[in-house]
Amino acid sequence: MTFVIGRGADEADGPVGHLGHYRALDGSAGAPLYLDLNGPHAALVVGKRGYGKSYTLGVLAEALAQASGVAPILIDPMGVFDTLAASPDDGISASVLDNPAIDPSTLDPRSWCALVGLDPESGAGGLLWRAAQECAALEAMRDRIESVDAPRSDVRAAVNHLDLAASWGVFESEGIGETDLCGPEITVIDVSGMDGAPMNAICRGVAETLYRARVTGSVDRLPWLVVDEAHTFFDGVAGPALEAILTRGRAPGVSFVAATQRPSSVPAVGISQSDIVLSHRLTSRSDLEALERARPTYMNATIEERMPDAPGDVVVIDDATETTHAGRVRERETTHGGASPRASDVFVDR
Ligand SMILES: Nc1ncnc2c1ncn2[C@@H]1O[C@H](COP(=O)(O)OP(=O)(O)OP(=O)(O)O)[C@@H](O)[C@H]1O
Repeated sequence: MTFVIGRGADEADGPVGHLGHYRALDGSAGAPLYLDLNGPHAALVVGKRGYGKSYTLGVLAEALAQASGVAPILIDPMGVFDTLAASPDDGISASVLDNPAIDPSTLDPRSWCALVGLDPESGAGGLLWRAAQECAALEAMRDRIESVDAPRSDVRAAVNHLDLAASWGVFESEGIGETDLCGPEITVIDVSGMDGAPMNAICRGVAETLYRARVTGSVDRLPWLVVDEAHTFFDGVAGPALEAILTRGRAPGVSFVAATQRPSSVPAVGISQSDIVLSHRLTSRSDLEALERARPTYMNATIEERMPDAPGDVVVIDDATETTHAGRVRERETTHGGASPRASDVFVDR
């Protein structure tokens, strides 16, 4: 029997992803390291810059694209995952959404208020709440707010906030829907170049769409939402939607993978609810402490003592089997798009 990370001994067989191999004490390669892709999981991938987080997310995305029954969606704030779409011949298929937009009706009234920073209890917030409840398009929401018999200052404030959201250019009635997201190929949502607020609006819309699609049973595949630079989203308006998937995603079958170089910026629930942690090298005291606080009792050494040294090496903490492992992530099948540029690659006279 092959040992699979994230799969308890009494759980059924099903799709797995090839992540790499175990690493022996002398650094030599051991048995292959597989990850369970059959059941829903919450995974956290951490590590300081340059030690392989994005590379590992790419490996995971490749594995998901090759597994049956899952729908991989990757939110890409650095624009480094479009290379996943460059290898159509090896069974890895990906589509890249370069100018993503979401349907305004994807966001519930509470999300609309949070998005533009209006308290739902305030006059302006209440107007926006009702408009979001009753209308599906931005123009209709605007008209609705303006037609209400309310203090002009509240109407003006609500319209101004809505206009601000419209100026981000990320709301369209034909925006990303569940059928765009829940195919077998990797959907890379490239939000690089966007400001924090629109980037967060997209992430919140995608997270809510996936969660709702599974709760209502309108999609069969099990979505895996993979978010790079996750601290950017946990800190923003996408945070509550991501935390909802972390705490309530298991029952409807929505998996979540968060990658960050700053585990200290991930809310405690982001660490405690993750049943799989892949840690590349970390050296900052606050980041080590954040992981250490959630260290499970079955881990008999500190995380710092287990910390790997080389890019691509990881320590794996697996709650399903209550085990920890030293591993090395395999090489990518598609090109890695996140390598740092080097001055020596520039062909100039001097
Ligand atoms: N599993 C691996 N196998 C081979 N090389 C790897 C592996 N993981 C990382 N590397 C090498 O390390 C480099 C840095 O990895 P990566 O770009 O993923 O870093 P990162 O931790 O995401 O950094 P950043 O925070 O800057 O995005 C890669 O360009 C690659 O050359």
